[in-house]
Amino acid sequence: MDIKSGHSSPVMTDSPQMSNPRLTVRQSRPPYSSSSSSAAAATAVSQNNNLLLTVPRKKTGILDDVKANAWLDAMIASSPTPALVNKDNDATTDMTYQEWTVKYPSALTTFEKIMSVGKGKRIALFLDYDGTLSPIVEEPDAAYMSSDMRTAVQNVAKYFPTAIISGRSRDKVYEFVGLSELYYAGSHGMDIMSPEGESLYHKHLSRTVSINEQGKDVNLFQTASEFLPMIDKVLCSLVESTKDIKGVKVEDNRFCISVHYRNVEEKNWTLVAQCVDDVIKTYPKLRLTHGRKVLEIRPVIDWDKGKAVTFLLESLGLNNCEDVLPIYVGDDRTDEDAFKVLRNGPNHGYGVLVSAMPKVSNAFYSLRDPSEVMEFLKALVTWKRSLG
Ligand SMILES: O=P(O)(O)OC[C@H]1O[C@H](O[C@H]2O[C@H](CO)[C@@H](O)[C@H](O)[C@H]2O)[C@H](O)[C@@H](O)[C@@H]1O
Repeated sequence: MDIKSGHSSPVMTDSPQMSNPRLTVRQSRPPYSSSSSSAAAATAVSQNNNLLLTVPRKKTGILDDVKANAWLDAMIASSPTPALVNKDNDATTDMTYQEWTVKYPSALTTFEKIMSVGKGKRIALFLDYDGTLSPIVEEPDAAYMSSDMRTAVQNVAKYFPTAIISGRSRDKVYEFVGLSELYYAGSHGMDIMSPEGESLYHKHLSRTVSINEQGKDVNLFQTASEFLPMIDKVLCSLVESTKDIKGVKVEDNRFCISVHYRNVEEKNWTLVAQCVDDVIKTYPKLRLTHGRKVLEIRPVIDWDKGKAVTFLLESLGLNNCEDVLPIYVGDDRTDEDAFKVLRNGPNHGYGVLVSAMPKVSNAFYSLRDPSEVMEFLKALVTWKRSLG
């Protein structure tokens, strides 16, 4: 949900280094800031179960009721905890899931049908990272992908151009995946990098910059560079304003910021929302979206994962082609922008939603979890090899 613009998400729940070093090297600030539970903060919070009262009215301005409710609803709905999923995973829930798969069939059970469309076409593969290639875990910096998953991605990339599209910073997601043959789009697509030796091209914008980092030639396409100073300031403010909320983690995603509340007691979520609102309301050029137990702050520019997919298809010479089948696999609200582009745009393709819970989506197909994603990637390789 886009709080600032009032747009609502279609998803029901969850939820040039050479000339400018900032383009590739900005590691001076740590990627995360975690709060410590100082005694004073703990006292302040525990004394105030009504969290709206914990914030001095004069300085901060209170979230109005409507906005507070909307934020809280979205925060509560964002990705049920594993415990909740397990608790509810009874026959009724399974039945509901089965019914849901009538509308969003499993990409595994309908694999042959999908590939009958893919036959004779060039397939381009787009993969989200968190919740798709790696399971959702409590600590964002521990969201490693398994070596089996890495092998599956490596194999599929031998046959199909493959891109990782993530809300994380490009550097971080590259660090997790570690495959130089892929395209990477970090910061929700605002920071795109080609594999070594490949170029990036955009007919409207000439922001492609060649860099030479540690002897490697790569190309970057960055749509939000002018926002970096603002993002830096907002990051500092958010770190400061949330430092006393136990469990909060503010993550530097370079062109965007994630404020994680997964490890914050639910009674303190309003306080998190309040801190974020207090900071970003003075920045009309920033907007807020909801992810899986995370508030994501990013520039208001008309760029998202869907635009990144279109850009990459264009770069690859695969846009508006009848003989191309783009497939995007993702689990989160921000992936819906890409699903929408593949469903409605000229680059017809298939979105595959990764979810163990029924959700409204613009995807065509579904997979339950990252293990099914791995099976799907392996099936793609087997299918391609079978064609000879
Ligand atoms: O676009 P994605 O690659 O899916 O990134 C979206 C966010 O993913 C990460 O947060 C999520 O995964 C964490 C690890 O499993 C989990 O702890 C957190 O609750 C989830 O929201 C990442 O840390 C965020 O910065 C990304 O925006």
